[in-house]
Amino acid sequence: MNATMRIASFKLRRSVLYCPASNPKAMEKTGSLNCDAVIFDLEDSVAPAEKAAARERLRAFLLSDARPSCETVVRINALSSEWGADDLIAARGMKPDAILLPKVNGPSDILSADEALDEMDAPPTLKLWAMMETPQALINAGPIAALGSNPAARLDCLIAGTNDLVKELRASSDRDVLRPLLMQIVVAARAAGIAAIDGVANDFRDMNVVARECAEARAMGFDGKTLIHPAQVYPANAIFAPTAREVMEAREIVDIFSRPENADTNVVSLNGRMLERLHLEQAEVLLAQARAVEEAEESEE
Ligand SMILES: CC(C)(COP(=O)(O)OP(=O)(O)OC[C@H]1O[C@@H](n2cnc3c(N)ncnc32)[C@H](O)[C@@H]1OP(=O)(O)O)[C@@H](O)C(=O)NCCC(=O)NCCSC(=O)C[C@H](O)C(=O)O
Ligand SMILES: [Mg+2]
Repeated sequence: MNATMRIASFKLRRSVLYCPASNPKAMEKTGSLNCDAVIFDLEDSVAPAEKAAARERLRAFLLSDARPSCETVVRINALSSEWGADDLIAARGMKPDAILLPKVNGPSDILSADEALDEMDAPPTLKLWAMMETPQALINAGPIAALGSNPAARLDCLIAGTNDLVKELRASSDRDVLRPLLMQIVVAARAAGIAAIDGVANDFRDMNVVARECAEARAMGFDGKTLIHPAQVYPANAIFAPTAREVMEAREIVDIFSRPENADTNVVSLNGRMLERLHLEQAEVLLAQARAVEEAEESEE
């Protein structure tokens, strides 16, 4: 996907907050938060005995005026579980922007959900997101992400599930250990032109942890971070937004390439730095992000 297409389909996903569908108070709270997306969870944050009630509560909530205005995602239970098929039918009726599939192992998990949604006459605008949280998903990251490479496809976003990955791999949750796996998710998502969101910071009272992980995730190429607590929204929004300096530099790059004398030039020099047209594309993407942040901030006022 080229830069122009990326700009056209660009969506802000700096802060993607999980909210358990078993917690009515937290669900109500999502309407007042400035996160870019909320994932209402029917999976791991909901105990088995509460699954059916949580599904009904979520349906009523998302069809009410209390529904948040940001991008809204429903995480269902795995289709192979006893709740998955009912969750998918119910989620389609909740009119979310996307349905998040947990414990994806390979392309067939996405294709099954896609076919089931087609059979339910779900609109093509109803997207699928995939949790990347099993060793098989990491092995199959390229083929999974490739299902989203056509912009009309349902698959739109990969989410790192670092808690499950650590469990499955019997690894340490140290970011040094996770980094190569996280990069694998970014590489797969970027190869297909879809979004990639980092996993959660479990230490939700320590803002230094979430800020450090957001900075690292942004440097790796992630679009944003999944969050578990409202207090994590502000640092994620701030850190995944382009800085004033980055915006200024991007404007300088756009400006230098727009000069008549550079119309047929592929390489220019600016402040002692070589710039190619690929830097112009990067600058245009960054300016699109900055505009999206500005618009989001205006709508918060
Ligand atoms: C972690 C929590 C259990 C902490 O809850 P609590 O002790 O109640 O927090 P606070 O008292 O500080 O809450 C302050 C107010 O904020 C609301 N709140 C809290 N969390 C959320 C939320 N996630 N969304 C919306 N609102 C929230 C409280 O209701 C308070 O409201 P008020 O009193 O009106 O001011 C809790 O934060 C929580 O449950 N977090 C989400 C947990 C979750 O969803 N886990 C599953 C997703 S993570 C995952 O599965 C990762 C992945 O799959 C992997 O494998 O890695
Ligand atoms: Mg998980």
